[in-house]
Amino acid sequence: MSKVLSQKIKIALIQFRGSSPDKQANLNRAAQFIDKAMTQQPDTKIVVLPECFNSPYAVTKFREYAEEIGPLATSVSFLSQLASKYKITLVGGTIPEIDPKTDKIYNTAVVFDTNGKLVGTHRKTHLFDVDIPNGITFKESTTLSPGEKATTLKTPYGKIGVGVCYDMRFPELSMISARNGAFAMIFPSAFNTVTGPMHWHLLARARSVDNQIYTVLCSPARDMDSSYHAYGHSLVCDPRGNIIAEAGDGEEIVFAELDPAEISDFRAAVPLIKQRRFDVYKDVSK
Ligand SMILES: NC(=O)CCC(=O)C(=O)O
Repeated sequence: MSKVLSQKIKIALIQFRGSSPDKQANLNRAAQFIDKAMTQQPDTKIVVLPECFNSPYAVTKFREYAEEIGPLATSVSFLSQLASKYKITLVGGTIPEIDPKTDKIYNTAVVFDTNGKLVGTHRKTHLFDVDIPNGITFKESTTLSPGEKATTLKTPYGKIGVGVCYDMRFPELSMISARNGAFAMIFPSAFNTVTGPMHWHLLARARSVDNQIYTVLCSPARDMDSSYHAYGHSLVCDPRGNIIAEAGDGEEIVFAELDPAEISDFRAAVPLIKQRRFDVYKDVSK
């Protein structure tokens, strides 16, 4: 069986509070945490930041903080320098993006290679529009537009799929990336204290078990002074559905080792890939 992950690699998830109104201060804190991660475990190859790590997570703020994504954008150039300084693949969380041609705003994940080149973006495809009585009401579509594609990207170690938070509730994006050969699905995320306890671990485990891949969720740390109370609990789930590393709800760096044998051994033992019946499911989108 061919390997989808070429070697054992270490990943670091940076769970920090980045939702202050001061964008540059949020970026600087991200840099401090990445420096700490690389000092503590210098063999780390992939670093992940949370959803909306450089701005408040609020529908009224996305436009104010939005950047046109390109090499000169404040957050893009800042993250690019970090990726090349530490020679890491950086899944640089999400930032509010403005498309100047359409004036639309997106919640966009940005990914950099070890030379600091922006090698991919993923515009959140499923917007977080929910109304849970006595729980939480949030409507990203008030100010955001949805992305239109699934995202699978090459890294030096194999392919990764990228989704953003609420995207993890839709199994199709992860399945598309897994079928394109991804070894992990990585979700910069920000669940909350209502839906986090209900579904965060369950969804990570489900996406891993569906596809026999690693699932990586990176959350902001909880900040009770902010309008949105992030769940925290950044985690890594292995291809068998075991959570192999997990944060609490405060600021924390989570490290985990991803092992190609965990994917190939479990796929050999439980050969879902060979057993799928697309002849039976061809009508699934009807
Ligand atoms: N930022 C988000 O997309 C939140 C998603 C969430 O909390 C959920 O329950 O889904």
